[in-house]
Amino acid sequence: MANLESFPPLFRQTTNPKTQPNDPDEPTKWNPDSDPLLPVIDLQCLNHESLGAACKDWGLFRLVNHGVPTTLLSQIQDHAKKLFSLSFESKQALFTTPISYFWGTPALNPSGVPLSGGHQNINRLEGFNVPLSQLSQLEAEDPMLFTFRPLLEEYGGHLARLATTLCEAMAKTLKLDPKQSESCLSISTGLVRIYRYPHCSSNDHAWGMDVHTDSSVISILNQDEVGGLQVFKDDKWFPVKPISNTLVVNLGDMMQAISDDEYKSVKHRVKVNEHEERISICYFVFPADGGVIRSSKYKPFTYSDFRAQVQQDIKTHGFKVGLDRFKRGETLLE
Ligand SMILES: O=C(O)CCC(=O)C(=O)O
Ligand SMILES: [Fe+2]
Repeated sequence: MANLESFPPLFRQTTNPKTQPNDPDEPTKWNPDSDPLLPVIDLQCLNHESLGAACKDWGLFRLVNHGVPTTLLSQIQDHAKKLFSLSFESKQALFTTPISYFWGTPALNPSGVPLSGGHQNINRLEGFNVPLSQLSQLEAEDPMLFTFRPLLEEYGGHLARLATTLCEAMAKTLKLDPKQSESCLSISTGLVRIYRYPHCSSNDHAWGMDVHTDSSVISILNQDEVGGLQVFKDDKWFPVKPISNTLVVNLGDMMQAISDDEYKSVKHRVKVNEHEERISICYFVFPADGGVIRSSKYKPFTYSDFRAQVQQDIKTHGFKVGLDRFKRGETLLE
């Protein structure tokens, strides 16, 4: 059981969260026992047809035979657990650029500072934001950080390989012209978020992460055995139960736009566990800042236009509007 000192003060009460409003749809639309057969993609014998179907129908799939060593997956999980178990104050002090520590919201500005819109719900999570291309700048005097860095570098290398292979295959499946597919992924934008979701015994309405879609091209998740991730399909929520040594890939908004809505940026959320904390490690990758995304459904835009709009919406409305802001022929209220 985690020491409560390591939790951000607001999470130290593990019995009565009251951090989020009730979701009226929740009881009818959620069946915790239903275990859907999520698509499984085997990277060693990549079947483009199955990949295309998974991206269209779900926007999410399990990835097996990915070639990331099992020991690396568990080492990084173990290391993250140790870092999170430090006191809240030490975590705030320990992480300096380029790594940042955050809690209560996953919405950060490009420098890794939490965006506070004032109206957001508090999400029951804390995390470290690691922009991979800046890891060499990390002055890791602390021994725990010193040993974490090479693990993150090795992990980042593997995830960059996975993202490149998958996006190339998706571009082929979508028959994108080579120019468009080139600008759709910039590996140097890769970042890792490491999350801990503190447990909460009355967890009915305690969300580790609210419903959202990712802004990325793709996101690749390494979750521990606790579970809690849910995915939305056909108007229902389904659990994405953990399977060891298997990664979960989900498509983000940029892939939906690049594919002209053929592929889905899938809605998902994280429920906190009643008894145990949960650790997950997510890799996100984006298009190059200045690369223009052209499609028939959206006005031409760059990822930096998109990011700026998301940040603006979070500040003014407390939530992300997302791709709807860029649809052709639509004028949304400011
Ligand atoms: O922790 C997870 O399982 C999911 C995290 C997530 O959805 C995100 O960071 O966007
Ligand atoms: Fe997400």
